Amino acid sequence: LKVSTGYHIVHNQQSYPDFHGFSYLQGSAPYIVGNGLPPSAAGATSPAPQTPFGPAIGSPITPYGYSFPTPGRVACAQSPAVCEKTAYRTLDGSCNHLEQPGLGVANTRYGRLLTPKYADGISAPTRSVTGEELPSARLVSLVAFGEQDVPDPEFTLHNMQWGQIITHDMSMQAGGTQSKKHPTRCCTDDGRLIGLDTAHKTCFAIIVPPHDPAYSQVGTECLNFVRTLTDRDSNCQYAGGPAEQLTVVTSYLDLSLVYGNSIQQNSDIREFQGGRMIVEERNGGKWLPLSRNVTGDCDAVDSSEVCYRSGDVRVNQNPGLAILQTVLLREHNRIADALAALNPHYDDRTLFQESRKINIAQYQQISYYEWLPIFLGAENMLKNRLIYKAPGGSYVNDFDLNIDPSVLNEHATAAFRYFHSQIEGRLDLLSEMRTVLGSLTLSDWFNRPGIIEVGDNFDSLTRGHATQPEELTDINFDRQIKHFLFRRNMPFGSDLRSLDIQRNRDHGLASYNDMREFCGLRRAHSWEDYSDLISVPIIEKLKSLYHSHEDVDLTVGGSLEAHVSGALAGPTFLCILTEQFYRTRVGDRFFFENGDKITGFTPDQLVELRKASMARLLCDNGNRITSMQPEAFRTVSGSNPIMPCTNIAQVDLTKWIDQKPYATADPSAHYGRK
Ligand code: HEM
Ligand SMILES: [Ca+2]
Repeated sequence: LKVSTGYHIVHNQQSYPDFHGFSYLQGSAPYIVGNGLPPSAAGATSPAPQTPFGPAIGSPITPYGYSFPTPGRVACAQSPAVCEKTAYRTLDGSCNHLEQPGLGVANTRYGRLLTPKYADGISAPTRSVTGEELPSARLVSLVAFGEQDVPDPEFTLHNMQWGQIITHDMSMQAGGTQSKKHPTRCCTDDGRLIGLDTAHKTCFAIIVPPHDPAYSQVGTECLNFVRTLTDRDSNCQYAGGPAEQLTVVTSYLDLSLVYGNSIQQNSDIREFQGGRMIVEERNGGKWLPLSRNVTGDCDAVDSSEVCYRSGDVRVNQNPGLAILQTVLLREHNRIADALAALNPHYDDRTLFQESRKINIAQYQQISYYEWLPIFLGAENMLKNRLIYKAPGGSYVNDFDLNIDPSVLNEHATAAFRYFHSQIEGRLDLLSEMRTVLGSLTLSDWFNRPGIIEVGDNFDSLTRGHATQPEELTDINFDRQIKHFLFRRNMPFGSDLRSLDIQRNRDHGLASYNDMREFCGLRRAHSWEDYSDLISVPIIEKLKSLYHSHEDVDLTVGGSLEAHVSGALAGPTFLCILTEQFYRTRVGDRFFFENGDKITGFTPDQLVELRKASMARLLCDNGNRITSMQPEAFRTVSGSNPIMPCTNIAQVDLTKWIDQKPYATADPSAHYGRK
């Protein structure tokens, strides 16, 4: 592969080496004050829209010279050909982009920054530049990554857990089950490889090396791995060129995991009364409705076990996730009930859509202003125009038709998965006084969410996640996910780090070295050149694994870099994450800060929405949680003390008293199309 010189990379490496004040963009961010006008009229200083790193829609050439078909045109989704400008988001994400209605829609292709590196140029998993096989993903997981338990001094388990919520909102690789035993078997039940001639064509099993510290004890030689479906497997998506994987959910941060990704999915979880979503009363509380296929969706002992149905099939995967899904669902109904009291003349549809809109807005506020700065660094976000300082009641009108909001394959398959490092295998149960009542072992409760309904567990686990530190974001991945993932009563399970590495090769992601160069860092010409970001002992380990320094998988190299100060990732992953979250905001016409007259909020409402916090969300939606620290993603400290919930700022919903001219709008407008 050769880098095309025609590609313009915005960034330089001058500010890089000492890790201080690392910035990707020259110049300062234009602060856009709101008056409902487009950015040019609102005083934005940059003439041409430019993402932090990547090409905008319509840029014909990627760095490697392959021209991508316009995503909107190849989308299989049933997006209308012509969109109407309506007040609310559609459920499948269509018509967010009015000119390319298929952008960001469920069941379309991932975006990609760099041309794929398939072994055959089309779809075969990546191989070494020497033509040989890459080292076993399990071997790389064992040799390059650790499994030490190092608690993070600053951030709580909710910080990790919110990340999984964001992940599930943004993407889900097609064709897999992610947590349930996959119906396609690439290994025999006793862990032997099924021969290539008999295995299903989507198999890409992970070969366990001899003397594996865990698996050799039970004779497991093979970890199941099924390839992600691509546009080439789809009748309506393929437009030629190398394979691109498909993602099942809307790429927008639109709480699709709560509301579903289609009208059909949504109707199955909506009450159709009072604007509410379905909740079921059990064990003295209000819970997500039950799955209709308990033994299929969960690792349930029998069909009487609790197993949930929600907007996202992954809801049951682990207890912390099921808790936050429940919190976000209850928040919807809390808002709907309040709006119904404030506006008795509203019908179900208006209540539903208005509550959904507020729920999403609060969630975007928390995600961009409270959560993301922890990962990306507040300064980096400000410099790259991901957020603005003290916006008060003003709009941020920089929505840009040239920005593709699709989730990047490099983001979902490599960079964002680095935060699997934050997962903790022991989940503490805490009383209101924050004394430890007990704890759960993660691998006992994969796909068995019913545990959160037992006794006071919902509140105790919620407090636990708000108090207990997450694992340090580093090269260590907890034993519970490194040897025991989805183990279902077996002595061992799978290894999430191995899956991440194998998935990188399945998706043919560009190499670590290519991505460094794309991000404006120095391209390495020898192993030693990696020492600017990766420690020498780790480079030695990589040398023992890979044939060439050009072979290092993006997932691996990016996870081994020293972090940029103030952020939770090294420069290469930070570049991908920054690019992604810029696109996710600026490419979303419905982003809550947008001052559009039809889709936006009033300045008064915006002031309220900006008071939303994780702490308040947990206070409002527990069973009996009465105290919380104001910054729930951060551990309790002198400056972040536990306080009564009543002291934590609340979004005042009286600002929504019948201020909308569209309260009695045409009902068909609610799904955004006629
Ligand atoms: C207990 C917590 C978690 C578990 C058990 C878990 C497990 C998994 C599994 C099994 C997959 C699919 C692996 C594959 O077959 O390729 C996956 C994908 C992924 N995970 Fe996690 N995860 C957890 C938390 C997180 C967190 C905290 C983040 C980020 C902050 C994250 C980010 C991702 C991403 C981006 C993907 C790919 C999504 C896609 O399909 O596009 N996960 N995770
Ligand atoms: Ca979504």
